[in-house]
Amino acid sequence: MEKICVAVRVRPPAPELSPENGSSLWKVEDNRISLHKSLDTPITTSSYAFDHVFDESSTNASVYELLTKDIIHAAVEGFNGTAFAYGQTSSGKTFTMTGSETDPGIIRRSVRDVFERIHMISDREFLIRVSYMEIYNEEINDLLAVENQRLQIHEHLERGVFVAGLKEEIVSDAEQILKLIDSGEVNRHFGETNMNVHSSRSHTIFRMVIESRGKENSSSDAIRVSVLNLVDLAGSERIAKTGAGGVRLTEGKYINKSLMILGNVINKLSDSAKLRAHIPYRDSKLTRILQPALGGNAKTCIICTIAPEEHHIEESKGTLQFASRAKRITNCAQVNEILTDAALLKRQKLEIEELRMKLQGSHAEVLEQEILKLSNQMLKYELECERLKTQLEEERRKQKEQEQCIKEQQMKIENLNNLVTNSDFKRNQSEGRKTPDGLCNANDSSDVPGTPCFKSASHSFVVARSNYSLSDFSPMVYSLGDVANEDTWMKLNKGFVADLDKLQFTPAIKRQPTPITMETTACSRENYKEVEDLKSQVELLTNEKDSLQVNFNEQVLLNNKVMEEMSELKQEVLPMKEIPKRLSESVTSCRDVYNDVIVTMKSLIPDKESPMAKLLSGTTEITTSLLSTLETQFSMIMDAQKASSVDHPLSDHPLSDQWETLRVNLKNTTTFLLTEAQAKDELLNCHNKGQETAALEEKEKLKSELSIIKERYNEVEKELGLDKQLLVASREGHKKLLKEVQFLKEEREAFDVKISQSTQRLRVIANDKENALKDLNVEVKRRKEMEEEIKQISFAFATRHKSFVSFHSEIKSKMQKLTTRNPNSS
Ligand SMILES: Nc1ncnc2c1ncn2[C@@H]1O[C@H](COP(=O)(O)OP(=O)(O)OP(=O)(O)O)[C@@H](O)[C@H]1O
Repeated sequence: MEKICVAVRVRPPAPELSPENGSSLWKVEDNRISLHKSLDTPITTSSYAFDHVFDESSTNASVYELLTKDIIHAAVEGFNGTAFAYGQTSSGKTFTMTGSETDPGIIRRSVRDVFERIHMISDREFLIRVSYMEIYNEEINDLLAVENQRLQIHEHLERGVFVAGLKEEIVSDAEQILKLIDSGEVNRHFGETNMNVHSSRSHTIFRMVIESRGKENSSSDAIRVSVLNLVDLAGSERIAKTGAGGVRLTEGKYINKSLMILGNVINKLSDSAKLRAHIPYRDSKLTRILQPALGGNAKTCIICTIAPEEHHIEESKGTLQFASRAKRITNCAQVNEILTDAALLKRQKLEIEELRMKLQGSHAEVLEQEILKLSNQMLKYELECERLKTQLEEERRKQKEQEQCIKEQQMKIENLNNLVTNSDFKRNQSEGRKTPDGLCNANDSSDVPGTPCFKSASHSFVVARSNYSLSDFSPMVYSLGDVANEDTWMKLNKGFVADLDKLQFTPAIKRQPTPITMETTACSRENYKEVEDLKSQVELLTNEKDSLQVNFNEQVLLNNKVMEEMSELKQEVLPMKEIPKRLSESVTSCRDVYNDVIVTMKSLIPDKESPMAKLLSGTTEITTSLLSTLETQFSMIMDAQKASSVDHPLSDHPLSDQWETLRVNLKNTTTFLLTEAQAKDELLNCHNKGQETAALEEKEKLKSELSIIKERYNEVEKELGLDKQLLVASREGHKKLLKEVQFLKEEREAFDVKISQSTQRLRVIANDKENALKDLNVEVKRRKEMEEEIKQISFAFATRHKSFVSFHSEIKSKMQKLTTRNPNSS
């Protein structure tokens, strides 16, 4: 998708107009044109920007170079192209498109350029066809063949919109075309109006159809066909201005109407795609022919011409608005190719080759990795498959075993049936060898061969049956194992052997298959127990996990609390850190005061060699050094605080001692000075009575100075005392804080350890739980299988029991019969 290229060209002022009126109000700066008032101030609402703006001094050569050249070159490459000039009458459209002898217009320059371009392309051969038509009063006339008038527009699936019957001349060079154009120009409708002595009264379309195909291996290459339209529109005009009447008026109406439709098409196309409804291409012949150039498959440029004169301002503004809208239109140009089958095949082959190259190139590594990943996955699936196969085999084997077991059971049942069937025969045969209870004697070696009887059963199975009474009790299903294969029974019941003696006391479940419960088999009981164990284990683990989770949450909360407390403490510590600074400031001010005091004191002692003066200077030295030490200490503390967030241990500094020494020194000095002053006073009183007045004055002065010093000293002392207290308090607070911080740190570390332990335990528990669940699942599955097996066996036993019971009742009835028949035998 590409936007239509739009340019504006300002015609030079007409020479016949007065210079005043002819001076241009349109100012061109780069690609912007704006309307200026006479005083050279731009009118902001009338400023427009386009792809190119050509001022009055521009030439057709520059217009062609900047605006049209690319489109012409693209047309040679196979793209459709259109260039047209739009503007009011006399604004310079024809001048731009056709040009003059000295400055040929776009059409002539295009023709020459096309051939120059063709000559540069050596691997293709070209066929150029040209046609020249005009739309005059909404009728299409052939300018190359006068007889071709009122031509019709048709639409074809492959050719698109075309003018039927339009003469197309095949040309071989530029000169030939230029001659044809000249001959066409003669047939064109021009007319004289008030505005233009040589006014175009029709829209003209010069068309070049450029066909090309590759020279080598031409059979397999596509044919390119492009259409190049170079259009010189008739200019819009105001009837009042042109002074048209009659034919000119009619022409003007048609011109205006078709230009209005062109404007509508441009308006619609410039709307956003969403708002775009129907584009009225069919409303005029001009828009129909230009359809591919407006929002279709073509590269298009429009040159809008304006007249610079003041009385054309309105028309010029209209033209610029048209140009602005046209700027928003997008086309979708593509190379037009006609592909033969061979060309298609060749192209596809090339595409495949290209894809293969791409595959081998940049994507190779990625693909290799992908393949590796896939083969790994495949391997994994294969292994999984193998595992499943083995599992399946195992299952099958188990199933076979069970089937075998069932078969054996069935055989036993069959044997039992046979036993029942043969019992009569056996009884008849061995009537003389009956046991007292009427049953066959298992130890009798003269037993009829082939009769299963109980002979085959082992002693452990067939136990004392003398008290067995079938009429009252029915044996439990699992107790019927006495007649089954011993091994199978052992296997199925995990070693459980029934004692038939106890069968008598089993509650009767007459002729009903025993329902399967967990208690029916020892095996099931074991499984059940196991499952229950696992369940309780899981429950326990879950409880433990929950309690740990609660613990963990509590610890996290506690930890957060501790962190908060720590940050609060840190906040509290902040103002304490200010104390050394404040103390340092106090020391500085003390030193200042002290210096003042000393200066005053020194002034009171005239004799510099007196012991008092010496004492004073000694004390001063000591005090000054103490004060400087204090200052140094404080600044050190402050530096340490800055360097580290950990509080500097104030307690390590012997500050308080120094404070004390300083205080004592100051006090001594002051007391000494006061005593001296008093002594001096007394001396003055005794020896200088003559100079009483002057001395009194001096004395008063000194006294007041002394009292000031005293006051200041007291203040300093107070301040020092306060500072000392503050220092002690801060030291204690600091110690406390340090302890608390340490404690919190330890607590936090302990919490951290606990948390990590809990997390680990949680992890272990989660694993245990997962494993337990897995075991549980396996167990549940196993249990289900067992239940299924038991069901089958129970069913078999129930059937056998049924037949066994009927067998017994049969025997019993037969025995009764026998007893009745032969009462003496019992
Ligand atoms: N850029 C230019 N340089 C010199 N002269 C120009 C220029 N543009 C136009 N003219 C002159 O202005 C006059 C009107 O120009 P032209 O005929 O090209 O206008 P038009 O827009 O085609 O008018 P119409 O629509 O009436 O055909 C002509 O005499 C032409 O030579």
